[in-house]
Amino acid sequence: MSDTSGESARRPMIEVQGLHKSFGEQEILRGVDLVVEEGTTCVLMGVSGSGKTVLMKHLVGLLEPDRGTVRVDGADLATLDEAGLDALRRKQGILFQANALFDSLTVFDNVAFPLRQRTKMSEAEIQEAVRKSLGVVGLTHAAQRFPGELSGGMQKRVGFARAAILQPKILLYDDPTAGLDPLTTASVNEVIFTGKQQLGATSLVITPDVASAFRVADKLALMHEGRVVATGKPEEIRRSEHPAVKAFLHSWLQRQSQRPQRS
Ligand SMILES: Nc1ncnc2c1ncn2[C@@H]1O[C@H](COP(=O)(O)OP(=O)(O)OP(=O)(O)O)[C@@H](O)[C@H]1O
Repeated sequence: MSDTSGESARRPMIEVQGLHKSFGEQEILRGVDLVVEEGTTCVLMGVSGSGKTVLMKHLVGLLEPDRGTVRVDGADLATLDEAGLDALRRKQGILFQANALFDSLTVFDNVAFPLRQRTKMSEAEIQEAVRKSLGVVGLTHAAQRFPGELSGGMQKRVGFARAAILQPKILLYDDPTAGLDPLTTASVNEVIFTGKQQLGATSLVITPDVASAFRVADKLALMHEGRVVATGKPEEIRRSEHPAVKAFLHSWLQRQSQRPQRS
């Protein structure tokens, strides 16, 4: 498999090599290789159950490989102790499918939470940082509202502001547009662009939404039968002759054409 994304001159921020993982008899990852270069956005596609989330959990040290290596920002995760893993997680902003916002805290306090937990910043500095972060996602006006009072898309943006507040080098998104309507999906795509442009972050995005994938990716990767079987720029993947890529895109197009048309 060759990397045809044209990004190979950049430093690798995420490097997965020969990653194997089984749960009992079930072999989920069968030798995954994946490189995400610094400052780029890679979208990982694949059918449900193909192991995308399992792969992402290895990147934050929530799962340990049976075999293979995982390097993030130059560090081999297998060599890190708890303090090392903690330091690594500080470089990573994670946005999982559920926003996991604190319902009893205002938007402001949700976004301020990592700063209060993990830094010694003064209250004035926190106010300034949170105001700035909410400005980036267009939610300055919602600072005193509670998550339950916000739309799904707004909650996602709060989740992003909180994930990004410590200015992570790496942003991991697991299915960020799940259950969202097309308009809100578009606003999540904007948020992913924001992470790249304003933070210069390296992003890995898992999404079943192929249209979003093609919009936000510098590089697309397809998981199939426990491996990454193809990587490339969106136009390269679109033209790919790889049978698994063709089948995946064909099945997505078919599902699209069967969806009720919006008037
Ligand atoms: N801790 C675990 N113990 C046992 N099996 C697990 C565990 N975590 C994941 N699996 C199994 O691994 C497989 C891959 O799961 P994973 O969540 O990575 O899929 P996915 O590609 O992210 O799917 P989706 O797109 O539906 O989220 C599934 O069959 C799942 O049941």
